[in-house]
Amino acid sequence: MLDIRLNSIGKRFQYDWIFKNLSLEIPKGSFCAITGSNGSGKSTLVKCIAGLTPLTEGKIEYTSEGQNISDTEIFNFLSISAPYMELPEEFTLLELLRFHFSFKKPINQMEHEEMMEKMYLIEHRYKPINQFSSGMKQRLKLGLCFYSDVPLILLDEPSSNLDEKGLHWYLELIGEYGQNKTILICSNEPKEYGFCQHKIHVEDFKLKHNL
Ligand SMILES: Nc1ncnc2c1ncn2[C@@H]1O[C@H](COP(=O)(O)OP(=O)(O)OP(=O)(O)O)[C@@H](O)[C@H]1O
Repeated sequence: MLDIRLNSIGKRFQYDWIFKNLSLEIPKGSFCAITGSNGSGKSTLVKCIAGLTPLTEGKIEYTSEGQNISDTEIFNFLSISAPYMELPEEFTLLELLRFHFSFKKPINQMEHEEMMEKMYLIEHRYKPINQFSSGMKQRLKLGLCFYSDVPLILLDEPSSNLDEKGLHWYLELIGEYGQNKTILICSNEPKEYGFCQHKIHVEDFKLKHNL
């Protein structure tokens, strides 16, 4: 399990502070929603936590099983699903699973066949990803996250492009594979994050500092 401590972190693009003086602890095994209006900085915060975007100030500490994890190692401990994380479109589904799980350990030694069954994509195993519908791609992104044996899952707009059945499937994934993991969810849709015990409202760390 992994916990995250945000120590007075801030991010600025040019002269615009997206958030500043953000300090809090996201305890291990907790579910945390990152909320805020469009353009408020939810994705920017999650990218900083994932190590994809550098902070302007402050520090993020990650601890797993009593060990400190450095910024450069954190990517090995997390999976991320986000609209801006592209899938390799020229791969078939099976090729993508083989590729992804050559880097990440599958949860419970799950086989690729079982993953494809669970994502309702088994009949598309030889289809290139660029021929997938947007809902199929979203199920695939979420499956890659939850079937990876990592302690931290970052989800940006997890139910985008999913229909009602897909939303239900996503909530089942959380229940079945989200236990003992730290999960951060960027969203403005309560149906995607209603079960979260913690919330970070990005605007609370923005407006007062830009006045
Ligand atoms: N690379 C960048 N360079 C400059 N400004 C950026 C960059 N990335 C994001 N921004 C700005 O940072 C602000 C926050 O963007 P961000 O995508 O984090 O918001 P968000 O809360 O995730 O929005 P949405 O709900 O629309 O997805 C916006 O004003 C955006 O234009």
